[in-house]
Amino acid sequence: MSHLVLRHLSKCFHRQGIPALKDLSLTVAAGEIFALLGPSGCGKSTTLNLIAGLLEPDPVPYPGEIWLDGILLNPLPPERRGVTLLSQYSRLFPHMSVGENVAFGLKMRRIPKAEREAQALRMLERVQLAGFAHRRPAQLSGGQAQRVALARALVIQPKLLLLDEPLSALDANLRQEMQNLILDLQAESGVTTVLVTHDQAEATAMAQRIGLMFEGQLHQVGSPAEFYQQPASERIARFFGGVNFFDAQADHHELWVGEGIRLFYGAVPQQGKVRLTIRPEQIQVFSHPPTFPHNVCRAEVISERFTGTQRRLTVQTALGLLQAWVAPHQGFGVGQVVWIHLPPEALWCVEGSRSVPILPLAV
Ligand SMILES: Nc1ncnc2c1ncn2[C@@H]1O[C@H](COP(=O)(O)OP(=O)(O)OP(=O)(O)O)[C@@H](O)[C@H]1O
Repeated sequence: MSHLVLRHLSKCFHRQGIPALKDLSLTVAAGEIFALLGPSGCGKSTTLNLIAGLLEPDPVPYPGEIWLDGILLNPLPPERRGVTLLSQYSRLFPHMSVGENVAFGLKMRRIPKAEREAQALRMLERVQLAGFAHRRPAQLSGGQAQRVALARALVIQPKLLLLDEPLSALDANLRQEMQNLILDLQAESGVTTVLVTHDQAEATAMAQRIGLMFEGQLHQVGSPAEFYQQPASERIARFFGGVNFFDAQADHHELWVGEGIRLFYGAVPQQGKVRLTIRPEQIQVFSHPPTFPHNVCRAEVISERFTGTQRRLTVQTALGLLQAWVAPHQGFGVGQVVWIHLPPEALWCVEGSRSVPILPLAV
């Protein structure tokens, strides 16, 4: 298993233009699945192309370095890096059979014919395409072709697997299947993997850690749970589907919102105006006032939407409109007066480029 270190990677495609990548440094642990996540154009593919050797990092402001297992990759051509890149545009060779496609990398490595055919067949079995070895790529569905491309990428046992939105051309069901297949194969082979995606749900489902990029820079690195529960800024919280943001006034241990409503008693990280966020699934909704005294607010249900796994309520409160997602069996009607509880451990203060928890004090 190999570990990857990126140091000070910068890339500017146009002189005096906006850099696609600005001084990116990152370590990916051996055997880890790491997702580079961010909106279109933030520099994710550029990062992968630098690692794969399809692009060179700029020498300024710092000479960027790419290390794999303690070996500096910069001087090595793509084929000698031990790195395989798979993208939605990875094409199979149309004139070769599926089996020959999978065995191609082994042929390049001069593995004898019988051995490479056996390995290719084993790999095709792993992607559930054992009976397809003699077909041509044109006779495959999109999902099958992508499974063959995955088999071709893994059969050569790369040190590092780079996945550049490999599933984005597939429909939702196939995507899910492929995600599971990639996770299984990755667990079996232990190959260190960097996945590029703009879909936070995909990054959350697949990666042990996520690096979120905006405009060529990493803004937060952490586990999926950290992104949901401890977003480093309002922008990151919004990217992860955060919908509840409101202002409050902090005065000693108290937070005040709206017209003199005391929201909280606890260790408030700063004084004066603070911006708060809470995830919709962490707000609790009651039809009667609960007995506990803090962080409870009267509200009115404005709308209700049933998603199958949740009831998504929009409630009007003194804090403004909030989204509260409750269990499907919790029925609330539009117009109903309810009480919402904002658990202190779920409240986060987001300010500029950092965020701080609000810790409850013993009452
Ligand atoms: N070969 C190139 N020549 C010029 N500009 C480029 C080139 N490749 C990328 N860029 C620019 O660099 C920036 C980052 O592009 P990149 O493809 O890395 O983003 P991305 O995050 O992968 O986006 P997407 O999710 O849309 O693929 C973009 O502004 C893009 O237009």
